[in-house]
Amino acid sequence: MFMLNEIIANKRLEVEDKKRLRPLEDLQGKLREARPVRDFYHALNLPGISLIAEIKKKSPSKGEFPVQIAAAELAHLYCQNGARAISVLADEKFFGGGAHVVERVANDPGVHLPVMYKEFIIDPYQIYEARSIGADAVLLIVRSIGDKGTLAEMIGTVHNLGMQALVECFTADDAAIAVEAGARIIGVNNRDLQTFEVDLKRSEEIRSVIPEGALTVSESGLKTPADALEAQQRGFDAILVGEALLKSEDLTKSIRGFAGLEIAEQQSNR
Ligand SMILES: O=C(O)c1ccccc1NCC(=O)[C@H](O)[C@H](O)COP(=O)(O)O
Repeated sequence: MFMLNEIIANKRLEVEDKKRLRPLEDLQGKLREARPVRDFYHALNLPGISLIAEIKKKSPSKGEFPVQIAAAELAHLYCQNGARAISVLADEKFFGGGAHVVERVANDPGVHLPVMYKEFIIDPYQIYEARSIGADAVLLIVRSIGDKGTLAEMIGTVHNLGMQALVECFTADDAAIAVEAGARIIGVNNRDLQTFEVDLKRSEEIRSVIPEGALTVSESGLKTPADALEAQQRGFDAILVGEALLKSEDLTKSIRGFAGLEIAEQQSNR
């Protein structure tokens, strides 16, 4: 997990800087002013496959994305074309995002969907930051957090603030830790973060150890609406898609395709 280790080492430095500039007590004082929480769990827990559409400028595996649209405008397109939630990268160095980008999208009057603060969370400070800027959900990566007790505490903090956590796993062992720590929404990352290889089938094995009752998300490397359909057939409730949307030549069609709207239209025209 070389890449993940590098990202986490950098994140530790960034969080220490943030704490110096703005102590936790300051953030906590701002929580009452944050916009009300939109329900991420209920947004995903609907019939059909739920699309969590991602906003990022670049990624370690794919470099810069060609999309020229500003984050808020992209979010509007996601809202208007069938996505059920939006994931916004808060990491600046590796993904070209930032807390200010999450804040802009989450507080935009044209955005009605729940917004996830997609960050490499290693410290509860980041969870308070997410809520103070208006986010509705956060990503917690089992590997980045380390032990089950700390993960359970972080999930507790997220829930106490009214938000939801998408808890990300790479292996069946990670998934067992997530379940025991009280995760309600569990994501399986299809991308190996050492080799960047994607294997959509791997997620099927991991899916099978997650009990009914938790919502499941297939993350990374989905290329076409057919992959979305396959994820649904494997028992996933939702998909997290970035690259395939951000590289698409017809963004509207692509969002609608992953959201399952194109199939629904074809069926109703028969
Ligand atoms: O995407 C990467 O290169 C990456 C590298 C190291 C850590 C995390 C990484 N991706 C984070 C993600 O979770 C993806 O942004 C997300 O699942 C969407 O994936 P995709 O549809 O393949 O852009």
